[in-house]
Amino acid sequence: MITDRLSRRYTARDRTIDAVKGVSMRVDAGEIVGFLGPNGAGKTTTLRMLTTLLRPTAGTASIAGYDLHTAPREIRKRIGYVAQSGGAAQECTVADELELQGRLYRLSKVHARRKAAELVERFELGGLERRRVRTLSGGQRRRLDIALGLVHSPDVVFLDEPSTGLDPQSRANLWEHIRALRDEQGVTVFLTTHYLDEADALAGRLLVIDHGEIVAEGSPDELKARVSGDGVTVGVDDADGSARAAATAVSGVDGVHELSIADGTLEFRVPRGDVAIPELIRAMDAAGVAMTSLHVHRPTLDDVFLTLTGRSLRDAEHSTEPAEQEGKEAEHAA
Ligand SMILES: Nc1ncnc2c1ncn2[C@@H]1O[C@H](COP(=O)(O)OP(=O)(O)OP(=O)(O)O)[C@@H](O)[C@H]1O
Repeated sequence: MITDRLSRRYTARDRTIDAVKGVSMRVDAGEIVGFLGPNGAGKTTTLRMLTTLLRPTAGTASIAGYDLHTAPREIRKRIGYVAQSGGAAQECTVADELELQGRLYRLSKVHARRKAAELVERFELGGLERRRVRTLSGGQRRRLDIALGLVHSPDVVFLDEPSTGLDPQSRANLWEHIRALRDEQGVTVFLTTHYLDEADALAGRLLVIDHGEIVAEGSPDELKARVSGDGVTVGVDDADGSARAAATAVSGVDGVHELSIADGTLEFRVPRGDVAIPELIRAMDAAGVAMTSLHVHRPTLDDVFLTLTGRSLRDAEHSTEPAEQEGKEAEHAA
């Protein structure tokens, strides 16, 4: 899959929103690529363009070997799309839903039934075939959603926030299934997420999007290596203004950078946390500062995001900007 300056502008009443601004990317066959960004960054909009559900306002893309503008029908035959809300009908049974989906993709009755049985097996839905969708647990439901996206054996599958709302065990289980798709069937997986742990656990390569633009690209480890050094957090008893004295002491230690103080907590980076700790403790002791805690952590994807954008992805997760729905225009699906 290749995109070249793919863009989408929404026109809602009297204002325009450039939700996606010239996204260029390449995804090779058999990759699991994570599309990571905070709420409102443009992930879903990009995904809907790549899956032919929304027309780009500029740019081009080739998906599963076909041009997005001229051959959306061919693309749709070769891709699977699992939306955030899933697609299964509540009152249908699991088996009926899978078979019906197969029939919609013009599989013969026998083939649809065989495919449904195969997917039930693959996604651990055995024994649930006669259950109504609404009675499934969150994890079972999510596995069914993904199975429905695979009925026609697509080359590329797009997953929008696959594990949102699942408990930790179900998430880990779902990730296993997603990895198996790639490992055992060679399916290319493109998934959006705003969960750092999901991106870290699943994706071989990440594209980080912010305000509609790709701001970084690389494996989780490559991205983490961009953050210069380990993070250190020191708590001090600030009753007598010790935080300032601590900051002065710390800034004399070799390699300390990006130092900030807030509410008696110092945060900074050092090239190597394990090497810096003894010296930091000596410097604090010499300055007569009472430390209440000392914590060193390896760079995380959140640090990467913070370094790249000046904002924490965790903070961004909570400051959800309500999506403007009034501009929902007639979207093409031809
Ligand atoms: N139909 C629409 N009309 C107008 N603006 C829209 C529409 N859909 C999305 N937007 C705006 O475009 C921007 C990108 O939204 P998008 O849903 O693509 O982000 P996202 O990264 O998928 O976020 P989330 O994680 O919340 O799904 C946001 O500012 C959003 O408010």
